[in-house]
Formats: sequence, C-alpha cells, structure tokens
Amino acid sequence: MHTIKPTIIAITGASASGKTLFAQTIFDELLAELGAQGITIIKEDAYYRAQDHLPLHEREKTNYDHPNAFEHELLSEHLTKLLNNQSVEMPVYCYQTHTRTKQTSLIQPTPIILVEGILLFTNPILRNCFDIKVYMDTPLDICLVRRIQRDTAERGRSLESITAQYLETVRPMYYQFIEPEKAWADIVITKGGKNRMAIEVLKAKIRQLIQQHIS
Ligand SMILES: Nc1ncnc2c1ncn2[C@@H]1O[C@H](COP(=O)(O)OP(=O)(O)O)[C@@H](O)[C@H]1O
Ligand SMILES: O=c1ccn([C@@H]2O[C@H](COP(=O)(O)O)[C@@H](O)[C@H]2O)c(=O)[nH]1
Repeated sequence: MHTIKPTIIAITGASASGKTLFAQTIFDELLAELGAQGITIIKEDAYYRAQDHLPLHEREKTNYDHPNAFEHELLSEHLTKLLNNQSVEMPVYCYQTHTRTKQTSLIQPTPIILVEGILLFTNPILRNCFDIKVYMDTPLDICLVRRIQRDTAERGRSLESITAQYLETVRPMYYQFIEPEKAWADIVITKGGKNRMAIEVLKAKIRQLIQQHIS
C-alpha cells in the first residue's frame, strides 16, 4: 500500500473558520474504513516556532498570525519525509506557554495526509507539496464569535485578550495573508466545519484515491 506517493490534502482559512472540525470529521469518519495505516492529520500549529529563549510576557507579544511565526521549513521537511515513506516526530505546541513542549508525536507515512492551518498556502515550497488545496471561506465575524467561544473554553483566554489580539494581529493578518490564499485553492468551502456535502465530497475523493493505491 505504501509504494505509491501519498496524497496530501491541505485545508486553510481564517482562525476558527472550521479547519480543525472539517479535517477531524473526515479523519474520524474514514478511520474505521481505512485504519490508522490509511490516513493521518498534521496541524500547522504544531510548527509554531519554539520560543523557550523568551520570557512568557515577551511570547505573549508575538504575532502568531504572520507566516514568520511558523517553522514552515521544518513542516516542509517533514512532509517531504512522509512523501518518501519515512516517519517523523511532529512537535507538540502549547497555547498556554506559547512554545513547544518537550514531547513529540510520531507520525507514520500514510496514503492520505490531511494538513490544516491558517497560512499553509503562503509558502511556495509547501504549496508545491499539496495535491488538493482547500480553503474554508467562513465570514470573519462568524470566525470571531467562534474563536471567542472556543478560546475561552479551550485555550484559557479571556475576552479582553482575544479581542485585543484580534484587533492587533488576527484581523490585519487575515486581510494581508489569509484571504489572498483563496486564489491558490482548488476547492472553496462555505458554511464551516459542518458542511456535510463538502465532507462527503472529500471522503468520496479519498476513497477513490485509496482504491488507486490498492489496485
Ligand atoms: N459550521 C459550524 N457550525 C457551528 N460551529 C462550528 C462550525 N464550524 C466550526 N465550528 C466550531 O467553531 C469553532 C472553531 O472551529 P475550528 O474547527 O476549531 O476552527 P479552526 O481550526 O479553523 O481554527 C469550534 O468550536 C468548532 O466546533
Ligand atoms: O501561542 C499562540 C499560537 C497561536 N495563536 C492563535 O492561534 C490561531 C491559529 O490557530 P487556529 O486553530 O487556526 O485558530 C492564530 O490566529 C493565532 O492568533 C495564539 O493565540 N497563541
């Protein structure tokens, strides 16, 4: 099964546009059919640069919505290894400490690799790795509401810190870098991470690709 080059499907879009929910739903629903040997997910967030050299109050000032915040070179190195059927140790990022933890997560090469993150199409080397490019086209006001709900519940953030960061970096970087990524997309998805028809279309395409791997 692993002799044919894996297919990499990349999903980008604004923060809280539904990338994780969309990718995770496809993964969860196909896992039973394909098994862990068939499909894997990589998050661009795991490749935020390590900031151990900075005190916490300095890390809080980082612009996490600029491409320079990511170690895209490491992500492209890892994708290249996976394409060559080698496993990789993916970093594990912590949103509370704004740096990588000491742990890593072993990612094995699989025929289908889902990659999701806000700035994946800004890097030409990364773009070149992707076989299918998906853009989540969720209105920014809906993203903001969902980010407030998610980040207060899951990422330990206050309303004040979310709104300040939104005005300082999230919104301006969206217009500068994320929205222009749509031009690179093969598929543009409306209605967020619960778009059932889009999920089914991607799942059908993945099943077709798997059939080609087997035959
Ligand atoms: N279509 C949708 N309807 C309702 N809630 C959604 C929808 N899409 C995403 N969400 C929720 O919005 C929040 C942000 O989605 P998430 O997938 O984490 O976004 P991203 O990965 O793009 O940052 C999550 O709590 C998710 O469950
Ligand atoms: O330490 C950090 C790292 C990132 N962020 C914010 O996260 C989002 C990207 O993640 P999504 O899952 O796509 O929302 C990005 O907008 C950063 O602002 C952070 O707040 N702190």
